[in-house]
Amino acid sequence: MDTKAENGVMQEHQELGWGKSLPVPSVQEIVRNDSLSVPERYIQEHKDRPLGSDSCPVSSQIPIIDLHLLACGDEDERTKLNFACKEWGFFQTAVAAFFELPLEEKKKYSMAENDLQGYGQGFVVSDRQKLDWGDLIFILTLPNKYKKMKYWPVTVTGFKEAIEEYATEMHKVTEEILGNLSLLMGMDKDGLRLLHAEMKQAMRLNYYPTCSRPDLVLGVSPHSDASSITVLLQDDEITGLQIRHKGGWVPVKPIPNALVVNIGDAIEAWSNGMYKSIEHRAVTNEKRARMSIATFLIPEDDVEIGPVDSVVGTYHQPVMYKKIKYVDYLRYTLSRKMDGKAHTEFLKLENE
Ligand SMILES: O=C(O)CCC(=O)C(=O)O
Ligand SMILES: [Fe+2]
Repeated sequence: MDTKAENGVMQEHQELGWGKSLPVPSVQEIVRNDSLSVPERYIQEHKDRPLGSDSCPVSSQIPIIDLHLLACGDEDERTKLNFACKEWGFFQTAVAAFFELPLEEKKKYSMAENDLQGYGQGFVVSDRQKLDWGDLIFILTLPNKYKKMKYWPVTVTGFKEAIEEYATEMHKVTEEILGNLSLLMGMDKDGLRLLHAEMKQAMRLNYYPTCSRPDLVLGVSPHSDASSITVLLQDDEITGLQIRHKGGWVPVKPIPNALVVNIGDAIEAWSNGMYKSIEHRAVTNEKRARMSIATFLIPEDDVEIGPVDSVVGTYHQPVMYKKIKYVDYLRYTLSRKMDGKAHTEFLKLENE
């Protein structure tokens, strides 16, 4: 536990108690020392390699939603949002110096044992699992009392200010989307916001170095996000993200100044599966390193996630998901290696 002065208030910081990830080498350093070889632990099993027959180039069909129209209450745009969330679970809308620091400097922000915040890698739970070709820094960004400034690279000029400003803007974006999804789920506009109780916001800043064999490795293994919704800001010029759609992998070609928004597991549970969290992964390339910033909206630990009455009642569906405490789900998810959507089975009622 450490004590920090944040906004003039002394606060006690407790470990989140969500879990931990084992320390593994920085991928950036591996590439810097030897840019041609790919260590065995990063080489994916044949079936998991990225250049399989299940890749399909149809990202131009991914719906684009205009947030401004949503905010103006435009019904047609909300209908588009409904389609986007049901058919794709993803849509795109209109927004790096830390990783350039020497390794020794970056290591000052390394994840502590038993913590998931900081510089390192996520979801490393065993010494034998395959590793992702990427480094990251994970931090809680809202509300202020959860920020652990020891993990924020304050030596990078402007980092704190930029992240804080971005966090505030992302908060507005996610609230607007939640409001519209609440209406679509038959609730009042603040329905989903209230279901979150105290909302947390976290960011995962991903850095994927170049790889001499992008056909063998994955930047991020297939997973769905345990958040309620995620907003991804990605490099305008490099396609790395791929989403699962109808059994194939669809690359999400960046649209300049657009954000990618995806439904997370909590909304899948609240909507009784009407909106599914979508499996996604990131691939690497030989030519240029890629960065992305994923902003996760996270419900309070103690809230229950499970189908809301308005969805079950309106659409007369059988209840498919159980009611469980969000933190139990999060701990379960974070204690496993990412494996597509396998972790979401934990949300479902057994006899489907
Ligand atoms: O970098 C990407 O495109 C995906 C990142 C991601 O899925 C995540 O951080 O959860
Ligand atoms: Fe993700």
